[in-house]
Amino acid sequence: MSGTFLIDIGNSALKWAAISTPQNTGVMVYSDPIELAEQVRDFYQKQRPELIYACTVADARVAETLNAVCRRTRVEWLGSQRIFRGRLTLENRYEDYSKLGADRWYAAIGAVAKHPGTGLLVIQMGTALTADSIHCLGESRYEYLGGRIAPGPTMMYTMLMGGAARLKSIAPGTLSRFPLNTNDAVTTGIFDCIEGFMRGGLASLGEDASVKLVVTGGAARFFEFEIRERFPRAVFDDNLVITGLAARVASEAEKEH
Ligand SMILES: Nc1ncnc2c1ncn2[C@@H]1O[C@H](COP(=O)(O)OP(=O)(O)O)[C@@H](O)[C@H]1O
Ligand SMILES: CC(C)(COP(=O)(O)O)[C@@H](O)C(=O)NCCC(=O)O
Repeated sequence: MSGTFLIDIGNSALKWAAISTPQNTGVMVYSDPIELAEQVRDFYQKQRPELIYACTVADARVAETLNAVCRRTRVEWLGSQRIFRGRLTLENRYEDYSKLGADRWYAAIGAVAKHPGTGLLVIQMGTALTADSIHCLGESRYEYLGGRIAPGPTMMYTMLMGGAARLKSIAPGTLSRFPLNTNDAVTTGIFDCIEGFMRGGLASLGEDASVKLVVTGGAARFFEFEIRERFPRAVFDDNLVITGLAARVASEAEKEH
């Protein structure tokens, strides 16, 4: 499978890895498809991909950019599934399974593959903030129960800066019990939102102490210290979506044999 790559396109960044080394991810941060096209061209020239398995939740133009730059490469777009059957089984309870963001679905598969045998709350801190609940039914059988979506931390900052006249230029501040300046007030407020959001996800799983809290996404490391302090059981994991995509590809290959 040399020449085969996995790609996860989010709203702020494209993450990629060779299928043989899914733990080594490359990242292309972008703000528009043109900026991304240059980075994808560079990836294409250096890696010469023959086959790409990709998932996307970004604007359709971003996928078109990848297809256009890699037009000599077969690109297979993978969406969410009603059920994943591989070394483990994960049933999707979303009302319409196809509407569940593919990054959430593959992160769920990746999280279960890496942290088997227990219930999970998967927190993704990217452009958006998501918390997805997974129940362990036993014997490698899991159920994706549903999840929450809120603005991600960067979006929270930019929304405040865009919408409040006196908050036009906020810099990151420090968390404080009684913030005494605007930067600290905003940083503390945003972290409170993240903490409450995470607690909401944990509460939905009945405060079960055996539930593992898995945190991922580009903004996760920025809040790692505070999250570890408030949630000592939190595990940080960098490439859940890519791991989930690798599991999907492996499951399809096993079906063919
Ligand atoms: N140091 C940081 N502090 C806060 N946010 C950050 C930091 N580094 C990256 N981010 C944010 O992480 C997000 C990108 O993470 P990622 O998980 O790749 O998102 P997506 O999957 O939505 O593309 C962006 O919103 C970016 O602003
Ligand atoms: C929730 C999301 C915006 C997260 O995107 P991201 O922050 O990873 O760029 C994305 O998964 C999405 O567009 N989902 C579709 C709607 C849904 O999952 O119900």
